[in-house]
Amino acid sequence: MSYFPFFVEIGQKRCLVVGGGTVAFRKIEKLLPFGVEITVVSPSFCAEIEQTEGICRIRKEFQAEDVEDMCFVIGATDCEAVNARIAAVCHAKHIPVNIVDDAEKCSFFFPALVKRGAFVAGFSTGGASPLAARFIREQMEDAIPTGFADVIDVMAEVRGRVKAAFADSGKREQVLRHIFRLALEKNGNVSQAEIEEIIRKEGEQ
Ligand SMILES: C[C@@]1(CC(=O)O)C2=NC(=C\c3[nH]c(c(CCC(=O)O)c3CC(=O)O)Cc3[nH]c(c(CC(=O)O)c3CCC(=O)O)/C=C3\N/C(=C\2)[C@@H](CCC(=O)O)[C@]3(C)CC(=O)O)/[C@H]1CCC(=O)O
Ligand SMILES: NC(=O)c1ccc[n+]([C@@H]2O[C@H](COP(=O)([O-])OP(=O)(O)OC[C@H]3O[C@@H](n4cnc5c(N)ncnc54)[C@H](O)[C@@H]3O)[C@@H](O)[C@H]2O)c1
Repeated sequence: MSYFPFFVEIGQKRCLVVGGGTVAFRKIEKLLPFGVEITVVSPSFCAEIEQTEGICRIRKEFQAEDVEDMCFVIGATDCEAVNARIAAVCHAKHIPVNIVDDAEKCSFFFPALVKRGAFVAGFSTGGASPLAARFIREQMEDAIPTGFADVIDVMAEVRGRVKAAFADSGKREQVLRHIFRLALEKNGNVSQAEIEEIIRKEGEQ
């Protein structure tokens, strides 16, 4: 079964992670760059979670009321029964839930993730083989051009200007392609003067 990759805004949303082990940490590490507010509930925490700044740690066993006001929940304990209970509580309340020891109880999966600034790619096998998803992610890490986060920043910055300067959509695309090629060549180190020059020359053609 394949799953659709919605790209969802989770900044400032509340997320509950149940369990304080290494798998929980791997999920937390993935989420933090996206600005989510994380609460971890567990009787014990691994050293990495203990040392992670900007998350809320609550040292106790999971209780159903912990999911109140949570936007999504991750069940990452080593106890199948506890994970099953987390899934049941969340399904009953229509809260999206990820259960790390049981793909069938998940309403969403974590992808193998590549992030370069605003550019994000996620790879999934629909739970068939996380190992295979990781393999492809590792290949893609190497395939992404150096400075790609800066390239994306350049494009974000010029997009509005190009839209305002060129009424014709075909021409706009041509100008954006031109700037993109230059930004890629220069690993994102493009000056305002170089951009102005492209816009001016394209405007004359
Ligand atoms: C992609 C990645 C993202 C991440 O974790 O953030 C991820 N698992 C990763 C690694 C990994 N996980 C496991 C191994 C051992 C080898 C193997 O089993 O293949 C390895 C390999 C390794 O460690 O490198 C074991 C495992 N995983 C799950 C189960 C339970 C089950 O299948 O029911 C078990 C058995 C546990 C046991 O035996 O006790 C379940 C899930 N793991 C998923 C995601 C979701 C489906 C993703 C998809 O395929 O679409 C899903 C369904 C739920 C979820 O966790 O979201 C991350 C790679 C990140 C990267 O390197 O980029
Ligand atoms: N999805 C994945 O990618 C993936 C990968 C490998 C393993 N796993 C599975 O993930 C699970 C967790 O693995 P781990 O290595 O992090 O285990 P771990 O033993 O390091 O951590 C488990 C944590 O759960 C906590 N816990 C136990 N009972 C609890 C309760 N009632 N309430 C709150 N917290 C509780 C423990 O205190 C501990 O902090 C295992 O079941 C493993 O099979 C999933």
